[in-house]
Amino acid sequence: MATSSTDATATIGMTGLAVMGRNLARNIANHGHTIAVHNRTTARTTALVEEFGDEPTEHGGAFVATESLEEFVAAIRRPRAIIIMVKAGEPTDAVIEELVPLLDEGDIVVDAGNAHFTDTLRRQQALESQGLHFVGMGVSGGEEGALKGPSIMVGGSEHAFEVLEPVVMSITAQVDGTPCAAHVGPDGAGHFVKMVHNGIEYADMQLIAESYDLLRSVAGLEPAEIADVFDEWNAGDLESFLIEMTADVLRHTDAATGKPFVDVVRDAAEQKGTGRWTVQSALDLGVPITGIAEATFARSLSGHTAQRAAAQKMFSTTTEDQRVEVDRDTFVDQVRAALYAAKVVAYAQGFDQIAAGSEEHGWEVDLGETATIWRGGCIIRAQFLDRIKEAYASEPDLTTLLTTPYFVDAVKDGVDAWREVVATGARAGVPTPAISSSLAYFDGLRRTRLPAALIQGLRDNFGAHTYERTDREGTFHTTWAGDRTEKEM
Ligand SMILES: NC(=O)C1=CN([C@@H]2O[C@H](COP(=O)(O)OP(=O)(O)OC[C@H]3O[C@@H](n4cnc5c(N)ncnc54)[C@H](OP(=O)(O)O)[C@@H]3O)[C@@H](O)[C@H]2O)C=CC1
Ligand SMILES: O=C(CO)[C@H](O)[C@H](O)COP(=O)(O)O
Repeated sequence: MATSSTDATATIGMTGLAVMGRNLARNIANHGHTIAVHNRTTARTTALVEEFGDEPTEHGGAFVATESLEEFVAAIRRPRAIIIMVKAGEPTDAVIEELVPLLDEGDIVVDAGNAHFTDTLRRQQALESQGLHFVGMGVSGGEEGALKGPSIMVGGSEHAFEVLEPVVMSITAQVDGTPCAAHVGPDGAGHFVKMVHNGIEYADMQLIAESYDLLRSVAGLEPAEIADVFDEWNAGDLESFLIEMTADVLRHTDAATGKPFVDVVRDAAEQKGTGRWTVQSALDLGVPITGIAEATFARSLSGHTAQRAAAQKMFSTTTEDQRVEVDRDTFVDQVRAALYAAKVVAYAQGFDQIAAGSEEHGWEVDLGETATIWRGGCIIRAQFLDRIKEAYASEPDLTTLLTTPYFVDAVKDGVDAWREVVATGARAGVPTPAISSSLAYFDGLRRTRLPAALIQGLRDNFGAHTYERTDREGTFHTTWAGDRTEKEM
């Protein structure tokens, strides 16, 4: 077995060996590194080494299995680099609290879980004051990505990144010879970028789910037929991990009932928090990420069982109610165009949020590099990210992705279909919150005049909140309750 005694032989350590930690540890060991492994419940450590202990030896790596945190820390060469891969939130704080007294000045603690970036800022300050380095490292790719090559978003000091770089670059995914990992910025930058990645993941999945619902409910396609449609889409501009996986899930049959798998799963989507955090942060930053927000609220709505049951009783619909006379092939193509255009909007909004967060915190996140490292390894990996990478390469200070030539053409080509799909969904009573809110966002951006002028008038009327004029500088108030003269404030 590729284990050794607990002298300081390991170049790195991993505590937290559940789904992600165990595969990330295997990935590290399989790339020739000796890694000390630890888990609160020792059974996970034992299982990892029993099952995969021989795997790293082929590559020159090894696991050093440890039971206690003391033993774990002692097994790692100084200055130590320790990755924590446990449940986000209080469990991460609990591990840090136990770990820190065992460490020495200059050691590097890496939180690779899905931490909230404000927790990362807090932890970084606390550990720095104790002479330790703290790195918030976003990792995406799920169970398989962790093993075969995830996308990695590192936030921390230059020094900490330099120490971690050989391991990080050896285990990450590669696209066209370019690693899907980068030092995205200091302190909370890595977890912020990972949070927005997950927000986009929510939007991507909601857009896919709405497209499936339209094809099934409006056009009457069966899940296996929709799987074929997604396979076709995956051969074009929409090529991505999630589109490919959608075909796989839709084609799957439940062994117990013989029904399509998608028909036996309870229709309430869960969430661990990263989508909600993305929306909360966007509200604080004032960035309209409508696609991500609608996707997050759609998950909440799906779980509101009591309200859904009450509404179903009062306003019931039948399968027939939702059928609209459409030409099947035309509709499939319209839904594809709507999905693509709405996806462009969701990504444009996500990148806007990263730009705003980076500005707010002084992180200097490189948006082109962000697109580059999301091209492989992560859940939102997609051919389309090449276009985003190119857009930022030709114009690093781009105001919005929507105005780059490639996306302008895509949106112009698809906009009629997009409107038709939203209108058809509305007529049929099939909800399309993400597809339709993206269209509203697009229309909102391109309008010369928005009704926001009326809102300003109302605010000034009821609360003397003042307004600006289109024809001259200054701040004004109309004496609505008096003689209606206008005063310059
Ligand atoms: N699953 C995924 O696809 C992805 C997950 N992530 C993030 O990676 C991290 C790990 O995720 P995942 O592998 O799914 O595992 P979980 O989020 O389910 O966490 C389980 C791990 O946390 C440990 N743990 C929980 N509470 C404590 C505690 N108080 N003290 C010490 N250890 C504790 C568990 O130890 P024990 O065995 O003793 O219970 C176990 O090792 C999370 O932050 C998650 O958000 C990131 C990307 C993708
Ligand atoms: O981080 C991830 C991938 O990058 C996880 O898959 C993500 O946390 C899943 O989130 P949720 O449970 O909220 O759908």
